[in-house]
Amino acid sequence: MPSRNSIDNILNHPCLFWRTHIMFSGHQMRVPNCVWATILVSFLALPFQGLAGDDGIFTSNSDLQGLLTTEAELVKGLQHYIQQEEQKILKLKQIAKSYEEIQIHAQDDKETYVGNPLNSYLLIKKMTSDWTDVKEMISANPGEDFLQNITTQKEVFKWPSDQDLNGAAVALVRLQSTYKLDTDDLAHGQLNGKSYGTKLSAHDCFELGRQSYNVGDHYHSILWMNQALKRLEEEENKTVDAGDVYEYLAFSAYVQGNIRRALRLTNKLLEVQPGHTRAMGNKVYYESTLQTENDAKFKRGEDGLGEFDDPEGVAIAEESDSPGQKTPEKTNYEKLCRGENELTEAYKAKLFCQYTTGQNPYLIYQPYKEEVVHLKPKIIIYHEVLGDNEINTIKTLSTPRFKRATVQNYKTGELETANYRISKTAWLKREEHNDIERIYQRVGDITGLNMDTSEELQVSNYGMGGHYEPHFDFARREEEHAFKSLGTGNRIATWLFYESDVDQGGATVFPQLGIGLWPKKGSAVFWYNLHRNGEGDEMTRHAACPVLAGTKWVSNFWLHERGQEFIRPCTTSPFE
Ligand SMILES: O=C(O)CCC(=O)C(=O)O
Ligand SMILES: [Fe+2]
Repeated sequence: MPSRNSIDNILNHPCLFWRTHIMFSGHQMRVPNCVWATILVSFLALPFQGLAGDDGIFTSNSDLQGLLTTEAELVKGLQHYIQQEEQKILKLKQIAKSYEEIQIHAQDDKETYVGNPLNSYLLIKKMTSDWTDVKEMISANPGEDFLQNITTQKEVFKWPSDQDLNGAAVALVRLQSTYKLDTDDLAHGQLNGKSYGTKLSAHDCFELGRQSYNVGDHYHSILWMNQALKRLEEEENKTVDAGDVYEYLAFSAYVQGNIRRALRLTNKLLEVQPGHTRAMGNKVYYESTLQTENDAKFKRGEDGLGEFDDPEGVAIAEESDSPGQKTPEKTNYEKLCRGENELTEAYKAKLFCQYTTGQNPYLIYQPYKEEVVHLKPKIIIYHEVLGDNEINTIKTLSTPRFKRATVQNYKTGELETANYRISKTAWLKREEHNDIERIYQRVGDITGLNMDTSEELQVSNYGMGGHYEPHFDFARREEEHAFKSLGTGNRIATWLFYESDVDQGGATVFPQLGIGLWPKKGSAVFWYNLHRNGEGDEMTRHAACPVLAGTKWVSNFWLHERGQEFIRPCTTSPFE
């Protein structure tokens, strides 16, 4: 799957020409993309307003950054603990030496040695008062203090749980499955041919296999356990016991119904760990099961070796051992996530790019770049509609630091906790307030829609594997009370800002339409969720693909029906 950046996006775009729209002459003219900038600069003598400028688990990139802070504390603590232990050992060595010296001096003539009253005194002192000190030193346990400290820190700093580890492993395996990543490549730090430097040890692979096994995903469990064996061959300092790997592989083979293979893998386990009690028990069980099977076959006059013959004895991953069948929608979603676009060349030829002055004549001086990526329903990308400063403001207002701060709502005077929804009415710094105001204004100018009934700006930060399964943004008939409390009707339209480029993955895809859109920092996607008759448009079903590498920031404006009656008048036709 290709990673997209702005240049790629332009070069690969099906529309080679940007269409200028009623800007100068009242008719549309087609100009090549590169010429377009020149026209603006030289004729308008105004620079184009390109603007100045992620389940209780660690799925958001900022959560994961919090973990790095915890790890830094852990490193400091560990170093302090090691220093204390080293000092202790040093002191004990000195003491042992002083005891040894007595032995050396007394060696030649014990009688003379103890005849010296000072020596006798020191000998007794060494074994009483001094020994008490030594005993204390030995039983002092800086390790316990260190661990106690860590326990206290867990309350202050973020600390992942076993559940988080499972979540992270499942997320990694989901990425592998969605993007069809090769296990060998992944273990060598390669994501879609791009090297990220981080390599997995045999134990890292084993843990992925173990976590997959625990969620019943034998396909990935076998892939990763086999990978662990491969890594083990290359490792000088073995990070995992081969026997442990064989044990999991044998279990998976048993679950696959292949007892012969389970037996062979158990034998391999017994080769490296001959006294393994559980393996010895399983071996007896597998052998007797096979014997019974063979006896039955013999009685029926069949050959002893049947479909489960497994001369190689290696564990083979079979995709059918992945839990849960993929729905056609899921299969299509994953395909689009990988960039396997479904649009025909004929359809692509109908798509176009144009400048738009939106619904505000003022925008004649600063038209926006509009790219139509689907015709019905119309899905539009607006390029360069958010500046870096504005993006920084949005991110600042939605980070955990800000979330914890209490802010005052100037309308109600109440103190409230700011969360990932940025309220226009919250107490913000003047510049922040201006930025947010301007953003609302701009979306209103471009779409012509009344922003007063928009929900607050919803900010999402997707981390590793962060995704959003296929969904509609509008409330369906059966959930008609969904937006009742807002009193503003259903979500008529969605405006989705991209506030970061994503290194790999993280596309917004529309499985019904067969299109995938790659986040580009500063651009936005817009579409109507409802037909003009108020019915939800089922074709707008969409999803956010898992982030494969990097981080993804997006913000939504969900615009509601009330207040748009004259802007987007209703019709009774179900087709508009
Ligand atoms: O992140 C995306 O690409 C889509 C997000 C989305 O669909 C939503 O927040 O409703
Ligand atoms: Fe959505």
